[in-house]
Amino acid sequence: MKTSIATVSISGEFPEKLAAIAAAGFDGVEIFENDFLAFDGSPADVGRMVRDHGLEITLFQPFRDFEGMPEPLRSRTFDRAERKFDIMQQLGTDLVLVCSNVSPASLGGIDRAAADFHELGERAAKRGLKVGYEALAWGRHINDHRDAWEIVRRADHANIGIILDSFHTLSRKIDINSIRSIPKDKIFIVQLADAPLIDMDLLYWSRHFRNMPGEGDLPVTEFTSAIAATGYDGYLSLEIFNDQFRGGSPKAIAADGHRSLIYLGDQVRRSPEAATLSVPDMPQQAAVKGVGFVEFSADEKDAEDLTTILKTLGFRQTARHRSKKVSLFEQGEIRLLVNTDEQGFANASFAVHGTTAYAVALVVDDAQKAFARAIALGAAPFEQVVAEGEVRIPAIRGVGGGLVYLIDDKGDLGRFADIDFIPVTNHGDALETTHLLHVDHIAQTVAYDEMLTWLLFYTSIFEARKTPMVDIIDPAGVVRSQVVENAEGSLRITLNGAENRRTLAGHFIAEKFGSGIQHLAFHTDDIFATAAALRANGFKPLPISPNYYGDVEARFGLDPDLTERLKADNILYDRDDHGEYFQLYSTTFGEGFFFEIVQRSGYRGYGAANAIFRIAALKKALRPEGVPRA
Ligand SMILES: O=C(O)c1ccc(O)c(O)c1
Ligand SMILES: [Mg+2]
Repeated sequence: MKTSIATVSISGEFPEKLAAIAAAGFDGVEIFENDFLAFDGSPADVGRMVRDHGLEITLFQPFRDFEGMPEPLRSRTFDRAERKFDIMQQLGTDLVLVCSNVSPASLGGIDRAAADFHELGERAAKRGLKVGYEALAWGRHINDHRDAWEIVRRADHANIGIILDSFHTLSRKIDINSIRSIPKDKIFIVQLADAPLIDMDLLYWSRHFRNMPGEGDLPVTEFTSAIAATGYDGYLSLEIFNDQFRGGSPKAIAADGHRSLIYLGDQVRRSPEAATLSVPDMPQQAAVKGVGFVEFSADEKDAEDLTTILKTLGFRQTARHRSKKVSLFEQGEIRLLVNTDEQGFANASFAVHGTTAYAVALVVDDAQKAFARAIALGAAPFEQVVAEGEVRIPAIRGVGGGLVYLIDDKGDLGRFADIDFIPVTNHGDALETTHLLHVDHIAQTVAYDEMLTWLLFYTSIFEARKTPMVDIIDPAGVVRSQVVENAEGSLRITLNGAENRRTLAGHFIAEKFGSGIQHLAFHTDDIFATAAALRANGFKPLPISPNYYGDVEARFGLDPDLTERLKADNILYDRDDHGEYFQLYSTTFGEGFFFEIVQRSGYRGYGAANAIFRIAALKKALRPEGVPRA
């Protein structure tokens, strides 16, 4: 499998695009005519630049409104084609993409189009060039790859083939089995794009909302498997028209694109019919069994405040690190580390972001395999020196430059806490347990335009799916929320995308100089017992507006006694077809970090309907005068 991407997919000036595409590891690039026209080098210069980056030009595109034209337009399109052939030869590429005609002047008829392509094939052959025909989903006469294939078949010319583009086929829900019978030599190249399912005009959807395979909702893996079933093992080329990507970071978008293709190739390789696809071998997606620990970086002063909160939450310090200033707090299966060491990555993170939960350890089946997969998918490895005799835990860089540690229950990794830590036996100042059992979810706040990056990061490395996006209404704007979770519920990461800095999420990013974990939710089996213990411990819950309770009682037809108990303990309530959900929040710590305690009995969501109430309350608690207006 060779990877390519169209220049139109990436933002920036032409040289910047090429540099980003090469750095991300692509083998080839489709030259979009407009990118080339806007650049003032000659076609030969462009060809040289591309090759200097170690890239191959996979094709030149698009050539529009060619087939089925009546005279005198027909002669003119052939003249136009000859001009494009000149450019292609100077660029140094042998393939041009002809997309199906959208002109009102064009005439229908499979045979007429086939005859035009036959003649174009003759002209291309004279120059050693090839022509690929692609059915646009909105083509005037041809808008289905099955018809495009029939035209190519009847054109019956070695230099004429078909170009399949996942968007055009999948957006119109065309049966992908029709691809399997196309001879692989007649598939000149395959273009790939995903897209979120949105009900809109096909052209508008295609030109503005395409995204990387795996980032949207289309069955791109099945499409690619059908291609692989033909024996095709040529270029898979991304062609992504996306408004957000056009304004994004060229490097980040190119890296996401490359990751999406490697991930796709790996999934396709695992389908039995697609054995021909040559894809680098890597371990399968890592099954996550739970959260091993969450680590905070802090200075001494913040660590003291944080420790106080942890104690009122019922955690007790069970150990301290052998060689670093790190304390381990535990309750149920939950492990929290507070790192105040003046050296190492935690300290560097503190210097930039202040006190944050900068690292998460995920417990997987096999940490070394999970690490190998992450690296194969382009994740950045993290390493720092560990003292003699201490455990080296594999880690990669995650959201906001933080860390994702990978641990399993094998060997030293499974015993790292016993090896690296010394037990603390004196719990004289420990408060009452609050019956917290495990981490329910980890909420990460990112800039809105980073959301797809992190969704792809998690879903490609780990066995997890993404839920549909929901809007969280903040009094100062909308925050988009999407969840990465596995079927067992042992991995739940909510990603909140902030569009402006006046929202609670946006404020957090602005004040912390970047994305990160904004809250941790712990699970209890008995929210009222937890609330009572928290009260006894002097924990400060987030005060919820009394108006909320009248509404929730009416909405769900709650027993007034239950409503009273909820109100007394500032507990929020939600319900779905599968069960009930209780939520209780802390006030904010620092610039907007907080804890949540949930009881979920079958319930599948995250309390999105309650978000507006708790965000309003959190903002009030954050600063008496509210979050400053930016
Ligand atoms: O939107 C378009 O016009 C367009 C052009 C060329 C393509 O390959 C394509 O998929 C779409
Ligand atoms: Mg296309």
